[in-house]
Amino acid sequence: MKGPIVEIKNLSYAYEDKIALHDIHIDIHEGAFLGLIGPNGGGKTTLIKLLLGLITPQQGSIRVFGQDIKQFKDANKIGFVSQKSNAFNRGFPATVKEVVATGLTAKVGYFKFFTKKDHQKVIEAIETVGMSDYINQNIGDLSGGQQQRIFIARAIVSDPKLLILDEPTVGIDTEHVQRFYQLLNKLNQENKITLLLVSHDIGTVTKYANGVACLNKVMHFHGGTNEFENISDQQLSQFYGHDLSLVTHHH
Ligand SMILES: Nc1ncnc2c1ncn2[C@@H]1O[C@H](COP(=O)(O)OP(=O)(O)OP(=O)(O)O)[C@@H](O)[C@H]1O
Repeated sequence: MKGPIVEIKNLSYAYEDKIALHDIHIDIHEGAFLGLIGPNGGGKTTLIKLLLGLITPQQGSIRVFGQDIKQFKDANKIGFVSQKSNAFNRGFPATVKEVVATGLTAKVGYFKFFTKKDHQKVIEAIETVGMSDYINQNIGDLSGGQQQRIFIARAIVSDPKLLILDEPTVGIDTEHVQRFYQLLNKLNQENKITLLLVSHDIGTVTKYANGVACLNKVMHFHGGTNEFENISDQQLSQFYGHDLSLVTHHH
């Protein structure tokens, strides 16, 4: 499609009298990998909730795939992976294949209506995240990083055009975090999925994303990663409201 797939204009949102977002503008173009950063309480989760249609804009507008969010019904176009996904206990009695298949239930309703094609999609999604060897294992027996890959597979099985990830690497060890971001790059470059990644890790965002949005009630910065890297520590600290320095991971 021409134009941005997400177009946010003059968006404000308050919880009772507490302003969480003030006059926000964001454009996300097809194929982008946008990192959304900002301090705790800066409004990132509120913005995601608005994008997922869980809460309604009080002022301003959100258009997704050319349609006002209030009318938008095509839930399959947007996938979501949260930090809380990573919470299955050891021995939880569902296999990887079953968990990924739940990503299709929004479309087919019940498991019994799954077609052969649906099963194929489940298998392909598991392949995409590199977890084919674990297809019949219980999700609870996998590590946090492996579980999070399975939640990516569940989110992409319905072929979303936009994937939103809210702090997906919380609780994952450093080595697996790097592999996780490589997977996101692959989804972006090869599977052509547009990504919106909420992260506290500025260094990682600048390494993998191609755009950055820095939110602290107001949008302090929205532009390319290269441009973001030229921002001084002092300016960044002002955005965050405390001392901070940008540690860049080089490619
Ligand atoms: N349900 C709610 N009721 C009242 N205030 C809320 C609610 N949810 C969030 N807030 C407030 O809105 C502001 C923005 O919160 P939000 O969770 O969107 O920030 P965040 O950037 O996601 O923070 P974090 O990085 O800590 O997850 C905060 O001041 C928070 O206390």
